[in-house]
Amino acid sequence: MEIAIIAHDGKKADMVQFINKNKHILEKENIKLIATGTTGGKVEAVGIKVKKMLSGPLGGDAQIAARVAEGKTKMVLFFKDPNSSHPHEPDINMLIRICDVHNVPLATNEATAQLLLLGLDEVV
Ligand SMILES: O=C(CO)COP(=O)(O)O
Repeated sequence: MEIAIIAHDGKKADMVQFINKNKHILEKENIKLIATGTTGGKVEAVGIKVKKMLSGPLGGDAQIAARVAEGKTKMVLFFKDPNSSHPHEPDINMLIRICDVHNVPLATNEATAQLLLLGLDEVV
């Protein structure tokens, strides 16, 4: 199962903590991680395998949205920073819409991401 992880700069430290806390789930054999570029670099630094897309502002969110639309990415954990603005806001909104269109679980904050992963741990 392919899961996408994305974190805005203001949430990257929280994302790294989250990844460390959930390493035992994320390292399961049938889970494949993808991430936007800079986020992916941080995930790799923790020692977890991840496929890196482009950085968010360069189209990484759009690439992930395409994978959701194609049925490849089955869950999106998005550590969104609601207190900063982003030049690629249209891409971010597009990703959120595409998840809704395809009924793909999308977390936009850490608490939801945690619940999704715990739910997943029950079934994988
Ligand atoms: O901007 C992002 C998501 O909208 C994240 O991109 P990076 O992981 O490359 O910082």
